[in-house]
Amino acid sequence: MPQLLTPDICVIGAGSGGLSAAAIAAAFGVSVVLIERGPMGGECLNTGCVPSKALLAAAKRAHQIRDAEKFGIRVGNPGIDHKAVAEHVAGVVAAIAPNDSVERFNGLGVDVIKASARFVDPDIVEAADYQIKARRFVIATGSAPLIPPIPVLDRVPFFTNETIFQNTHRLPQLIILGGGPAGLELAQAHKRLGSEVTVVEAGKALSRDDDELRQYLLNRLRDEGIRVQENARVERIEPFGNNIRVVFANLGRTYSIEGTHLLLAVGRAPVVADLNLEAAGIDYSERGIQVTSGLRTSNKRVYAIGDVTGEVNLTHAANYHASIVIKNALFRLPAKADHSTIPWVTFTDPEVAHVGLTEDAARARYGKLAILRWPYAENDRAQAERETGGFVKVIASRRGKILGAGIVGAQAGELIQMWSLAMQKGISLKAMQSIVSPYPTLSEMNKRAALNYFAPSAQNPFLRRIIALLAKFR
Ligand SMILES: Cc1cc2nc3c(=O)[nH]c(=O)nc-3n(C[C@H](O)[C@H](O)[C@H](O)COP(=O)(O)OP(=O)(O)OC[C@H]3O[C@@H](n4cnc5c(N)ncnc54)[C@H](O)[C@@H]3O)c2cc1C
Ligand SMILES: NC(=O)c1ccc[n+]([C@@H]2O[C@H](COP(=O)([O-])OP(=O)(O)OC[C@H]3O[C@@H](n4cnc5c(N)ncnc54)[C@H](O)[C@@H]3O)[C@@H](O)[C@H]2O)c1
Repeated sequence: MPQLLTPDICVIGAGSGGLSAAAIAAAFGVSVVLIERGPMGGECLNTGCVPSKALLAAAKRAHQIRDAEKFGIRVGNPGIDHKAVAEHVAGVVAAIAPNDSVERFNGLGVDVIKASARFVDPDIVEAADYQIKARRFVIATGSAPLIPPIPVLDRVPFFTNETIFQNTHRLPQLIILGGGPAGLELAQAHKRLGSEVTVVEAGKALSRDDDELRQYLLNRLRDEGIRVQENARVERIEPFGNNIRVVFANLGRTYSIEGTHLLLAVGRAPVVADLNLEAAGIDYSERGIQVTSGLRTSNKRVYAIGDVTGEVNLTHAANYHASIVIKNALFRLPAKADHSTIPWVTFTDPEVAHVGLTEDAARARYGKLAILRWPYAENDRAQAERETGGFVKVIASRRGKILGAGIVGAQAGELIQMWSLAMQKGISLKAMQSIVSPYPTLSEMNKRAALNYFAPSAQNPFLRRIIALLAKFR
């Protein structure tokens, strides 16, 4: 007989979303059962954000060594020990893992069950030898790499994000399918660690991003020697001697490229197959579990958060979802998820960061806009660091309401946060331009971009007459 547990909240999946939901609920003294069938921490910790950023960090060091001469420092070509790089990546994951561990969550008062969960009733989930009848359920089962139905793909070996970080060798010629954030980050990491890299993208690379910023990044990646082929409709992938051949069509012509290795980064599929959602009356599609703006599913007892909803596949979005669900489930507050000011960053070098609307989206919605820019080359710190490529771009209404911001350049992911705060709290351009930023910092660029909105007023003849008049009084 399975043992019956009756917690207030049962969370399925211990990735970014599930861990946040469980930790917040437990902090309020609520009884929580958390069910996880794989490694604690989910994708972000084990096969996503953390290992990819650790690999990029290693690659950046190799690049900086090659690039050091412009600072007057001569060091030759770096030797890359791929096994040691893989150990570094695993070491970073291991250093963070205790935060997400069973022990830590037990310490927070959460009961963790290491097993696969499935609904057997609208309010009962089964996992291992337990039946969990909870007041509320939170599904946070995430997403898995999408494997496209491309002919002959089953005859060639390929990596996905679930396997690439275990690689301990140089991949001489890497072909990456998909030019989204995962494809481009891993393209640059491998290029800098000694691979020849070709990215084959069906449409536009980084298509969610502002066109001007994504073009800037693509030019920089191409300057580094990464080939990025856009608008490539892949027709087949086949073995070619010991190598792999990708055949694709572009503008009516057929091309083929060969490589030693293949990585698939063509998007995500929600993980729902084993949950037996039908038994709980939970509606879903191939995009994900359908939720209301309060993240409730078609079963009122059950919420869904993070990647499995197919809304926004980002760790901080999953964390944000968790906070919304806890407000709803514990405090009965009518909290709604607002995705319009969730920032997103691609951690290439240079980084590309956005919040709010891109220029095209804002133009379609608002018509005339004020576009404010400030280049890194006009920032003293960027000059000192020799990081002069890139720019800040702010998209505002003609009346000065901030509609979006994008930054491409060094530390864009850090710099975007001021704009996120401004948009989330309704802070005006006027307030942004009156911030006193420490000198010399890259953040000064944010202020300078905002100041551009007011620059025409310095030429205003009326203001100039007043200044001239005031100058007469000592
Ligand atoms: C290469 C790569 C890099 C990324 N980099 C970033 C980044 O820099 N920044 C960022 O914000 N996002 C990044 N992401 C996206 C980020 O990893 C995801 O958005 C995030 O992990 C989603 O969290 P989640 O909780 O929804 O799901 P997950 O983290 O996938 O967790 C779901 C968990 O549920 C478990 N599970 C599934 N089914 C069951 C079941 N039936 N029973 C029990 N357990 C189950 C799984 O084992 C898993 O542990 C990256 C993704 C990839 C692929
Ligand atoms: N820095 C970050 O925050 C970060 C980094 C990596 C991944 N992620 C998240 O993880 C998720 C997965 O990332 P991703 O880049 O794999 O997915 P994605 O959906 O963002 O991009 C996939 C790309 O593959 C292309 N594509 C689809 N089918 C193709 C085919 N058959 N041939 C060639 N190209 C094809 C698409 O046009 C798209 O540009 C994303 O939602 C992303 O937000 C975030």
